[in-house]
Amino acid sequence: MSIPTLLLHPYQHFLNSLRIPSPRLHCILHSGLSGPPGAGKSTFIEYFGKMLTERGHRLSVLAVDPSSCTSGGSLLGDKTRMIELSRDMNAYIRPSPTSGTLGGVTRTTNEAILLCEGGGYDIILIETVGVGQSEFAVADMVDMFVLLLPPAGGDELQGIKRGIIEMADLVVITKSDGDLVVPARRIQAEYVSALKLLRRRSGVWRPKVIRISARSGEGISEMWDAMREFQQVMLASGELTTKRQKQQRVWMWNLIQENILEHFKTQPGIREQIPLMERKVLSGALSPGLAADLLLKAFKSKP
Ligand SMILES: Nc1nc2c(ncn2[C@@H]2O[C@H](COP(=O)(O)OP(=O)(O)OP(=O)(O)O)[C@@H](O)[C@H]2O)c(=O)[nH]1
Repeated sequence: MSIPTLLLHPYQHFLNSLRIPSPRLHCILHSGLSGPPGAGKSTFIEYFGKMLTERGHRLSVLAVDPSSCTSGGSLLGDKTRMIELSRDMNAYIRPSPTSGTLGGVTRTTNEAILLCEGGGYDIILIETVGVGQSEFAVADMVDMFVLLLPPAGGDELQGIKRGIIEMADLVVITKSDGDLVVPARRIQAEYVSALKLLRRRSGVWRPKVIRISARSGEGISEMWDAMREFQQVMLASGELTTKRQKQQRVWMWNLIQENILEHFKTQPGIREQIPLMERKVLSGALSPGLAADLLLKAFKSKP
């Protein structure tokens, strides 16, 4: 069946025309950057971004802020962040969208990645704050997932889920300067051991743990080397291409799922029955399975 192209929005036609031919793959790197609030993400991006533009790259920083979905606020769009980089002609910083569901926000981010590629940005960083599902969503859109952690122990890192550490291709211990060098070394050693115990996601890449300081600049050039090494190794093995293909499929299905669910929940005749069915399930009058069957049957019988 052919795609009903006439039904696509003109903007979607434009996005479709931006399909990146595979020979260009080698010069574009998407990387997700995540870490708890205060980990030093914006200070790092400012330093790292300037280093990259000085080396002739064009960099785009896209922010995903899950808190904006519920509060309407835009933590990451704050103009005081990355002041110098935002003035750099070879850098483009897109603040987080200020409203919408996580699905909607991540969809626009996904499409913004395509637009940035089409616009000639060869490095795209997607930044998230380490709370909730957004890091997982972002990890599913990027070539490489980088986790930034401050040199702090236990309590401060409580919000970081074990699952997200498993997603990391690179763990970066930030603020490794002055009095913080010793704790940073200790955390680095802890994560090196922890990563050995985790299931490996790639057959060719073993996640690394690197210490950096955005104040002294130490480790940042090495971190960039590690990112490029990741890309080369993943490209040479074919894993990067496969990963991108899988991501495209996952995104298509995520969007279908989200749309169908929305359609189901808002369908006249179903919408009114949902609260009633929920109450019956809560009171034990109906089993969840039976309630779902009844609602789905009613939905399917709609013209
Ligand atoms: N010593 C030291 N402090 C740093 C370094 N990088 C950031 N900081 C400090 O850590 C604090 C948090 O840094 P940010 O860059 O704002 O952290 P963030 O992760 O972007 O924080 P959110 O905006 O809350 O998500 C600031 O006071 C920075 O000055 C570093 O390399 N060394």
